[in-house]
Amino acid sequence: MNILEKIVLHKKKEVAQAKANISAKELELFPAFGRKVNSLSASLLAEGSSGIIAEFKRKSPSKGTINDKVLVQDVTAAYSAAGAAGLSVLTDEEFFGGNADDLQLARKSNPRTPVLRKDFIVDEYQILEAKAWGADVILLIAACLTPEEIRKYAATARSLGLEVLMEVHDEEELTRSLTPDLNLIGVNNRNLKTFEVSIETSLRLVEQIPDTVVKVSESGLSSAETIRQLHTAGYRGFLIGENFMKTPHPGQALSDLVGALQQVTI
Ligand SMILES: O=P(O)(O)OC[C@@H](O)[C@@H](O)c1c[nH]c2ccccc12
Repeated sequence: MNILEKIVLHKKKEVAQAKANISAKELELFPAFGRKVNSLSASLLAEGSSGIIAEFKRKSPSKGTINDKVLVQDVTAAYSAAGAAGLSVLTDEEFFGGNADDLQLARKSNPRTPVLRKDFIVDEYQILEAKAWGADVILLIAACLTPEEIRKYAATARSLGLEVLMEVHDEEELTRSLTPDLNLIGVNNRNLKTFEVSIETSLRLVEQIPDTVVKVSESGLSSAETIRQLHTAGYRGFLIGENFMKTPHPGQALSDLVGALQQVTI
C-alpha cells in the first residue's frame, strides 16, 4: 500500500465517525455555513496579486515535523498581512497534524482572505464540513478520485458556492479531471505516492490546461526565480507551505519572498 492509499483508507474511517457525531443537517446550521464566500480565483487574478497561496502545515509524511511551535491564527494573520492571495490550511490530523479548529481559527483571523480546506476529500460530507468550518475553496485530488466522483464533488462544491482547486500530477489525471465546474487547476510538483518533487511537472503540463481555468503550481517552491519562471509559463497561483513553515516566522518568510519577487519583476 502506498502512502496515499493509507491516507485514503484512514480518511474513510474518519469520515464515517464524523458523520456519526455530527449530521449533515447539523453542519448546515453552523454560523459559517451561510457566510459569503471569498473567491480564490479572483484574488489570484487581481491586479498586483502576489499569487501566493500560503499554507499552514505542522507536519507531513514526507518531512515529519516542520513546525509545531506556532499558532495558526498568528501565522495566517501574518500571511495575510504579508500579501498572501490565499491561505491553505491542512485539516488532516493523522498525517499532517491539522484539524477543524485550525481552519475555523484561520477563517476568523482572516475574514477577507480566501481560505482553502486542504484535505483528502473522499466523501461529499467533507464538502459540507468545509463550508461549515468557513472554507472558501476545497481541494480535490485526482490521484484518489474517479472521474465520476470528481464531477459529483465539483458540482456539490459549486452548488454550495465553494470553488474547487483540482489537483493533478500528470497528463492522465488532467484529462480525466476536466469538468465544467472547475475554475482552478493545481499541478502538484510532488508525486503523492513517491514524494518525488519536480518543477518540470508544472512546466510540462501547463500547455494542456485550458485557458479558462486559473493555473496553480503546488509544492517544492521556494525561490522568486522559479515563481517568475512559472508565471511566464502561465501559472497565476503558487502554493507554498514548507518553505515558510520551516522558519520560526512564516509570515516574515512570505514577506521576504514577496519582496524578492518585486525585485525579479523589475
Ligand atoms: O510544503 P510545500 O512543498 O510548499 O507544498 C505545499 C502544498 O503544495 C502541499 O502541502 C500539498 C499539495 N497537495 C497536497 C495534498 C495533500 C496534502 C498536502 C498537499
